[in-house]
Amino acid sequence: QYVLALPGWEKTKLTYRIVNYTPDMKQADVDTSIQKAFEIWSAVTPLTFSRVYEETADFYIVFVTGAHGNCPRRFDGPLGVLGHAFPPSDPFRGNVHLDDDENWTASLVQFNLMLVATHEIGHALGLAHSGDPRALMFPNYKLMEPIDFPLTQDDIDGIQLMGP
Ligand SMILES: O=C1CC=C(NS(=O)(=O)c2ccc(-c3ccccc3)cc2)CC1=O
Ligand SMILES: [Ca+2]
Ligand SMILES: [Zn+2]
Repeated sequence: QYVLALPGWEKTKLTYRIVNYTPDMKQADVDTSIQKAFEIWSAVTPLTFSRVYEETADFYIVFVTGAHGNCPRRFDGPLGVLGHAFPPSDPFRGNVHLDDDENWTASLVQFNLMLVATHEIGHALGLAHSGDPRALMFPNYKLMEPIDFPLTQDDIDGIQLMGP
């Protein structure tokens, strides 16, 4: 299993793979949403994320429903939980699963894929939920303003605290 030694960031060049696509969106919109979600975190850390195809990657973006593969967690149909991700300490580290029973969009119509993906990637980088209702890592989905830069100082402090 790929060692993702993230805390302290001995490894800063990270890779991600989009394993499959949701039928809700154009594939190009999924690619852009995921790319933007990683860019948001690389803007506030020394981390860089590059996309790989058909190879081992640090992060896997997967659209699944209900019980899926050998994942220890399952999804719950439309609404409820929108996604889940595993922290670097977890054997499933790097997995970012999105519930394909949701309606995914690249717009302000819920649920905006980029926003949810940024939140889940925050978890995959090791961030826990925030108590700050304005924070991206807050446990309840809401449309953030500005949508292209949804991080708050709380989120930035959280991820930078994990740095060297
Ligand atoms: O580990 C968990 C368990 C439950 C979760 N609930 S969720 O999937 O409905 C979810 C909630 C809020 C967000 C979110 C919060 C702020 C901005 C964007 C998305 C994303 C997913 C999210 C999550 O990451
Ligand atoms: Ca759901
Ligand atoms: Zn899963």
